[in-house]
Amino acid sequence: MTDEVSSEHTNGPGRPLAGVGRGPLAAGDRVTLHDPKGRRHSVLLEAGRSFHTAKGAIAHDDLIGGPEGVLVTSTGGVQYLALRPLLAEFTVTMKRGAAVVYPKDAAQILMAADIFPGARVVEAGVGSGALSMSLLRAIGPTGTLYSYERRGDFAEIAERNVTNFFGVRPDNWQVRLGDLATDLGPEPVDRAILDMLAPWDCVPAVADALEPGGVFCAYVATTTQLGRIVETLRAHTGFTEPEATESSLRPWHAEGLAIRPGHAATGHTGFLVTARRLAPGVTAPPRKRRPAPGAYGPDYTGPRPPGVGG
Ligand SMILES: C[S@@+](CC[C@H](N)C(=O)[O-])C[C@H]1O[C@@H](n2cnc3c(N)ncnc32)[C@H](O)[C@@H]1O
Repeated sequence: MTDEVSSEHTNGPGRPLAGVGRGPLAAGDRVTLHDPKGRRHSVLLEAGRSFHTAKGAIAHDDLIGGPEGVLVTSTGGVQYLALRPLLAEFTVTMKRGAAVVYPKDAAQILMAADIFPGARVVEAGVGSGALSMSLLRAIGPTGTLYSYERRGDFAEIAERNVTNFFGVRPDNWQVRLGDLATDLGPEPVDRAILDMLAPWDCVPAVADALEPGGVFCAYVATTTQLGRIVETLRAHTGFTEPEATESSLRPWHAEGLAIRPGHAATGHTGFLVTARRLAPGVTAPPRKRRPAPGAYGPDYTGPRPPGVGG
């Protein structure tokens, strides 16, 4: 029998994908076969089936019952390294509806928004479910994730991806169709993560849901979005002074004396804006504004570079 060759992780009915498996490989586990040229093939293991390539076939039974990290040889004599996919690998190869949060930013979000086991977290939009997977892992079985999405087709893709990754649909994950700005439920939350075009529209609703001390975190792609969400949080006055960051990841090549930055540059992905919710009735203290160099407003009395009039 033939198994389909695909970089997309799909899952047939009754064939759960154990994306977080450990121990010997079993039927129902997803493995990635890495060929000598660095190409990756995603295979769902099933007893009696084979994976076919132009370089011959690999019987799933050669992998089932054995450890990960082994080399299997196709009937055409090509060796493949078999490993279960990591979450980072899964999220960048799974089927997408909307653009996903990349692993480097997902990792940053978990720390910046202080996602902890047992946390009640709201996110929007759910998109393809990439960030949902990281959040679900971090909150663990005692936390709750409320994921809002305006588009039914994207919510369905996210449902499928998350279920494929975990092997079951997490029962502490609530996907809600609707607009976060108007449809946010009554449950109080500890953390709110917004990945959408216009997060500023949702600030009043999220402020109502966030517990005092809770963390607001927006992931935005452009500087204009960054400016607008920061100003909206300030104008609300129920949050601490927003902090904005960007993170970049630089792979390195290390071989012999050739130890240098890798050629595969990672371009810009997005900015994170975080702020803490203040207690009811408390407003953010006025900021002592020190205009950045170049920002000489009418009330600026500080030093000026030569040639800049006042
Ligand atoms: C960039 S995608 C999110 C990707 C997702 N974080 C992931 O990692 O797969 C943005 C999503 O937000 C949804 N969206 C935009 N505004 C929204 C709102 N106000 N309420 C709910 N969903 C919204 C869009 O339909 C889109 O699917």
